[in-house]
Amino acid sequence: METGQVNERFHAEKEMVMETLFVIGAGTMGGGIAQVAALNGFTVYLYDIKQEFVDKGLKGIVGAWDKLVARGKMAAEDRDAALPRIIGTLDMRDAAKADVVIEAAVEDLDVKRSIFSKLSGIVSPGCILATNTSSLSVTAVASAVGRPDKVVGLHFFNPVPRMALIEIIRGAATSDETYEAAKALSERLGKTAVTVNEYPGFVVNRILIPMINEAVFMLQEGVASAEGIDTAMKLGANHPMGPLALADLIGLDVCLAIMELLRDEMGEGKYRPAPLLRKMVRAGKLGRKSGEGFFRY
Ligand SMILES: CC(=O)CC(=O)SCCNC(=O)CCNC(=O)[C@H](O)C(C)(C)COP(=O)(O)OP(=O)(O)OC[C@H]1O[C@@H](n2cnc3c(N)ncnc32)[C@H](O)[C@@H]1OP(=O)(O)O
Ligand SMILES: NC(=O)C1=CN([C@@H]2O[C@H](COP(=O)(O)OP(=O)(O)OC[C@H]3O[C@@H](n4cnc5c(N)ncnc54)[C@H](O)[C@@H]3O)[C@@H](O)[C@H]2O)C=CC1
Repeated sequence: METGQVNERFHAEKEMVMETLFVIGAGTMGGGIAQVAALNGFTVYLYDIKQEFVDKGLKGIVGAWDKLVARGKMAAEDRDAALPRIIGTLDMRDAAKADVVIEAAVEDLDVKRSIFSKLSGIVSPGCILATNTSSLSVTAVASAVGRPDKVVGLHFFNPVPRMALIEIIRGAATSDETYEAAKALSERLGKTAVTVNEYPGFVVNRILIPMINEAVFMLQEGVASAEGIDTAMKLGANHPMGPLALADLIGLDVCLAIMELLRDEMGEGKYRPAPLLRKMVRAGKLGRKSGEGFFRY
């Protein structure tokens, strides 16, 4: 065998095999990530803590695909081929079968660290551990596992099937191999990856969420109505959605968590969450996922 062939084979063998994903959290983002992964040929375990949450996530995927097929935006055979690749589960031990775990549970560092600590004792030695956190320190999440070199931030955008970006965030211990695997996975999922150094809010959320927070302050101050603020930004800045409708799509609880992280980690009052945002979250008005936020759904 020629040297070149040997190198090629070695390189091919070095390329990490990625066929099975384990997605933690069957909510807004976990459901979207599972959709994109299954459509790109991956087997996807979709895990949550209650059967009703798993069922809701699976139902959301079928509903989104049925709508797209009805609109002629997806071939029925693509839907029918992808659906069996998504397996709902309540058993975290299924993560032992995964090449990559993508965590998309609640934006709470303690919850994420506890999940990663449990995963540590389950996953195979080569498994990549990715967190879809909006803003939390990947280094802090990674410090919960024995192999922090395998942990990376893989930050998708909402709605996942429609947004091209993935922010790849390296924690202090993320290895080059893990980073390269994250990049290869992003490409396999048809996304464009931007590499971000770990800093509060990364890139998009450091800019976008304070803008949304400012819109909430304006609503609170009576500058304009919710419809007025959103119409102004759609027509005046050509945004595809107004900031308050976008907050409803993201989840007001997620927006608040990001603002609190920015305030605490940047240490500047300019990131303080609007009191109205906190009041809405306390009232359970979380946006689309609760049926009501700044608008009703
Ligand atoms: C918080 C974080 O950590 C990071 C983040 O994600 S920040 C948020 C980033 N995302 C954005 O900024 C999204 C901005 N909005 C858009 O790009 C567009 O409005 C959109 C892609 C969501 C929809 O595009 P569109 O072609 O104009 O609309 P259309 O395809 O007709 O869909 C319209 C509806 O479906 C929703 N939608 C579209 N595709 C969807 C999908 N695949 N899954 C779920 N909802 C979807 C839209 O929100 C909208 O809802 P309503 O019909 O109830 O109004
Ligand atoms: N909503 C958005 O626009 C975006 C959110 N994110 C991030 O993705 C993560 C998930 O956000 P969403 O999907 O919006 O939240 P969500 O509230 O829609 O879903 C979170 C899911 O996590 C589950 N969960 C809670 N505790 C858990 C645990 N211990 N183990 C496993 N699952 C658990 C919940 O049951 C729920 O189904 C958060 O870290 C968020 O910051 C990232 C990009 C965009």
